[in-house]
Amino acid sequence: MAANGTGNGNQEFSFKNVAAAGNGLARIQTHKKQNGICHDDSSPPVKAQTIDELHSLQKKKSAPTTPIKGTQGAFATISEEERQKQQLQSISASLASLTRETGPKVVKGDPARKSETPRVAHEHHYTPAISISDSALKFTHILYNLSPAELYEQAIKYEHGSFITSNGALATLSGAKAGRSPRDKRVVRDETTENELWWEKGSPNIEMDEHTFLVNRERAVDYLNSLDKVYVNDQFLNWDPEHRIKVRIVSARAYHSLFMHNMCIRPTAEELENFGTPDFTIYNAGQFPCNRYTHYMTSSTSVDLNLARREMVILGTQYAGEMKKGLFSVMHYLMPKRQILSLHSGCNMGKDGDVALFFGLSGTGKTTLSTDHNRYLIGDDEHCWSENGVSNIEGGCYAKCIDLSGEKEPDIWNAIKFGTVLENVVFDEHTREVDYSDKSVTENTRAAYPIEYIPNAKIPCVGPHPKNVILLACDAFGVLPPVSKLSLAQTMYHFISGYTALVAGTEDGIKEPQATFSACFGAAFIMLHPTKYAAMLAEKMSKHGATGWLVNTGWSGGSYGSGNRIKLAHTRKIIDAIHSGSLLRANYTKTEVFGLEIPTEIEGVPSQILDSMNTWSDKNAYKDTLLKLAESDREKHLAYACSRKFKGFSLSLSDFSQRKGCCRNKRFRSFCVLCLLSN
Ligand SMILES: Nc1ncnc2c1ncn2[C@@H]1O[C@H](COP(=O)(O)OP(=O)(O)O)[C@@H](O)[C@H]1O
Ligand SMILES: C=C(OP(=O)(O)O)C(=O)O
Ligand SMILES: [Ca+2]
Ligand SMILES: [Mn+2]
Repeated sequence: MAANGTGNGNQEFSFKNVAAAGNGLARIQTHKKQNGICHDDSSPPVKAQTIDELHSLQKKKSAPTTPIKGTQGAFATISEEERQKQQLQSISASLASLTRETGPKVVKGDPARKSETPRVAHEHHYTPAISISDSALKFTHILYNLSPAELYEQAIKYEHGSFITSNGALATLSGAKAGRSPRDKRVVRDETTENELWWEKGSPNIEMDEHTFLVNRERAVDYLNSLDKVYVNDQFLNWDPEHRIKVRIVSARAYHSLFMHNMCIRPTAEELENFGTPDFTIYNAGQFPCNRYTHYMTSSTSVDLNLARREMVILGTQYAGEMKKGLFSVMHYLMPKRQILSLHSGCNMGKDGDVALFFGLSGTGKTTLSTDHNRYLIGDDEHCWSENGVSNIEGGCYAKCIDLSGEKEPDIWNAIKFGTVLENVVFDEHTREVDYSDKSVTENTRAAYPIEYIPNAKIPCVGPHPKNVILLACDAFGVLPPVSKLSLAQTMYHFISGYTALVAGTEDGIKEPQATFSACFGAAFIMLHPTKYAAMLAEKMSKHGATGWLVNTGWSGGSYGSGNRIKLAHTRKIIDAIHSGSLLRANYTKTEVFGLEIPTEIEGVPSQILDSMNTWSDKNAYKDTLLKLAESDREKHLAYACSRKFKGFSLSLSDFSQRKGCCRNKRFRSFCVLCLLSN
């Protein structure tokens, strides 16, 4: 029991005994000063009398990077105290129950650090004099826009499964869900959205009523207020200053707060001082399930969007991608209202200012191919195309990291460092080295990092009008050529059809690549009818003279299971040739069925792979597979044509580009792909 005991039964052993025996280590000699005081080294002593004082020296008050101005024009700014009060009032209002008190008593700071809270707590609380529920008696502690370092400490202290990996990233687990849950997404259908949104078959918008939304909202808010503390992030979306959106994210996990810190645009200290009321709020109560007795609920997960209230509620899933893609859906509603096209695309820019867009469903290569050491990165996933050019919606990137390697993807590899959130990866328990090939938790392992972690990021993340529009299709059938040049009509056709494969993991329940048709290469996130976005794209592409390309980043030489995925190195060479303009000047031949223009030669790519037919050993199997794909494609388009005549007919690509057989029925015109092209 004794502190100096050896614990092995040898009660005799101690350093004293060794020294006394005269055969141990020599005594340490210290310099004796004249006054007789010993010093064990020569460095000056710390300026503290007590341990507490020493600790208080360690931290200094953080000051805003931009000094806050004393006056703003003719108006004097409000006092610091008043500003703090307004900020707390705004947070309290966000967390208010809609059926009981006006808002919880909120206090900034960590409840674990008792000394920090009472003073503020006493000054600001916003409940009526008489509390009518127990929840009104407690404080809600707010951890407001914490820094990555603070969030690391919170995660490691309080969240199971949080670790620092050897590269400095924060490894976390997202729980039972490691991908999005599109079948659990609900959108409030009211008088406005009834007419504005796309509700028909094929739409991602599954309706819920306002009342049910409020039931779920109350559930989330009550859950959040029942906790010791909640995280609040106030941030921005969209680098175009004219169309910037203020978002507030209320969440229960440091992981979620750090994820959104990385993914949304980070305000400067001054911007935060003047943040005011958010334009949109997320309530992420992902640890808590929804109640399946509630109307419209078909599982324990619910991701609910209310455009009128400008709110989103998350219950029953901790997958962080729901927040980022939820906000993307909101932008797909708000931006087109302002004649701005929202794009599910990556975006980069060459040294001469040539901009390329990379459209693609999850896992098709937007992040991988827009992150290019020879070009400036504008963004990897969500953009706007307005009269001013392109702007990134986000402030960070979200890279898939299954089989990530430093050789193949150096910039993404190096971005995984302190501040980066690493989701669901497996690492060595001792060295903390990540094994990127390990799929034990999920195939959808991810890294979320601020965009400036990519050395050649273009900050601010805006650029001129695109020159190339690249449609990435991860073809699980293995019949699409690695690259083809598209006419404007073909670009629209493929944009609306959105043929690609859903890759494993990104959506709940997907275990292997599965063919899908995802309108606008992001049907899960669009809010309006696909032709609305397509019409805007066609208009912008023709106005700015952009060229469309279809790039297959999926299989070749056979379908998934028998063929192989096209080598990333080859795809990169293809993309290089698009950027440089050399592919535009190449010689082309036409393929059967889809009538795609394929180049005969590309530097650095074996010519025999450019026509996918050559890569298949069984030519009949190739033809059958190609026809099967074309047939499904046609069926998809029939759903978007205004003419009822098309029922039972088949529509080929040449009909499409000649708009043959279109009835031009006024009532359906705005939803018709054929009418669209005749405008
Ligand atoms: N030929 C290829 N082109 C692009 N990506 C490829 C290719 N072959 C394999 N990959 C892998 O596919 C994944 C693409 O994912 P990512 O770029 O994150 O897609 P997205 O950003 O569109 O969701 C990466 O893991 C990448 O390494
Ligand atoms: C985050 C997602 O998308 P992406 O793979 O396109 O980044 C997602 O689909 O959940
Ligand atoms: Ca028509
Ligand atoms: Mn991506």
